[in-house]
Amino acid sequence: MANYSTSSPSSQSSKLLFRQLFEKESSTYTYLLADLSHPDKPALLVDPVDKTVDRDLSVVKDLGLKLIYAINTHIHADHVTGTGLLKGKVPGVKSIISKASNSKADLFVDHGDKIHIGNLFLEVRATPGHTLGCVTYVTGDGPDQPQPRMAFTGDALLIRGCGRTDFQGGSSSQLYKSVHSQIFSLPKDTFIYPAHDYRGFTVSTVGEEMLYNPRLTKDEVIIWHLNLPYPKLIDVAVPANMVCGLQDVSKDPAKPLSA
Ligand SMILES: N[C@@H](CCC(=O)N[C@@H](CSS)C(=O)NCC(=O)O)C(=O)O
Ligand SMILES: [Fe+2]
Repeated sequence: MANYSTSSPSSQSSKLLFRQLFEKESSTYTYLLADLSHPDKPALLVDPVDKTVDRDLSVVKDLGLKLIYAINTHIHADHVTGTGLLKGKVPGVKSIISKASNSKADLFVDHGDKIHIGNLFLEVRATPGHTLGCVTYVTGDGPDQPQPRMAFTGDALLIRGCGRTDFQGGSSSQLYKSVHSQIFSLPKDTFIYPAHDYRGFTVSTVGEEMLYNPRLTKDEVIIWHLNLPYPKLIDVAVPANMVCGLQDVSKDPAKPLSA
């Protein structure tokens, strides 16, 4: 299991700073996490959007944080990731995505890997089904980690819904299995923070979704057809996101997390 960290953890407990940020054109949530117990206040952004990179960086600056990682839950089809822009604006920021996404980034993660910022860490859980390379990032388990835990589910699990499965290698039966084995197996008070919401929801819990999610509460695998139009930006977003956003990262090739 790879274990990646840029700053040495101390014996101190972590102190989480958490912000949920919203991009309204694609209804995308970006999440900012930092460890205030560490002198550097190291931070990461989950699923940044190109259009709101400057807004996100203004929060990072105002709060005196040091951005270390820009990480994606999957290759987004509806917006261009902000990771490439962030790398250009903040020297030293590393982009992270799953190895299974087959795309470019500085570091790749696999199921079971841990991403550390200071004394905090995120556990990587493979949750394919919306796309082949989808992962859920879950805050660490342990006495020095925030409780209840928090799961950043990307488009695998939305609040009272889930990601569509009609392109990018999607499979509703695989998504059903991923959600049940990797997300519904977490403690019931685990917070669910998705990559999108189209109805104004901001947060849910594992227990709530196990009871009320209409697509995922059946006893057996169901195949659903959402009949949604393709995302407007799909032809721009997917090729751009395969190379970490609009920036050309070919001169700085990706390395496995364990390298
Ligand atoms: N209308 C939007 C795209 C909406 C959409 O398809 N959302 C995806 C997540 S982004 S890949 C999805 O899985 N939706 C599930 C649902 O139930 O809405 C646009 O044109 O960008
Ligand atoms: Fe998606």
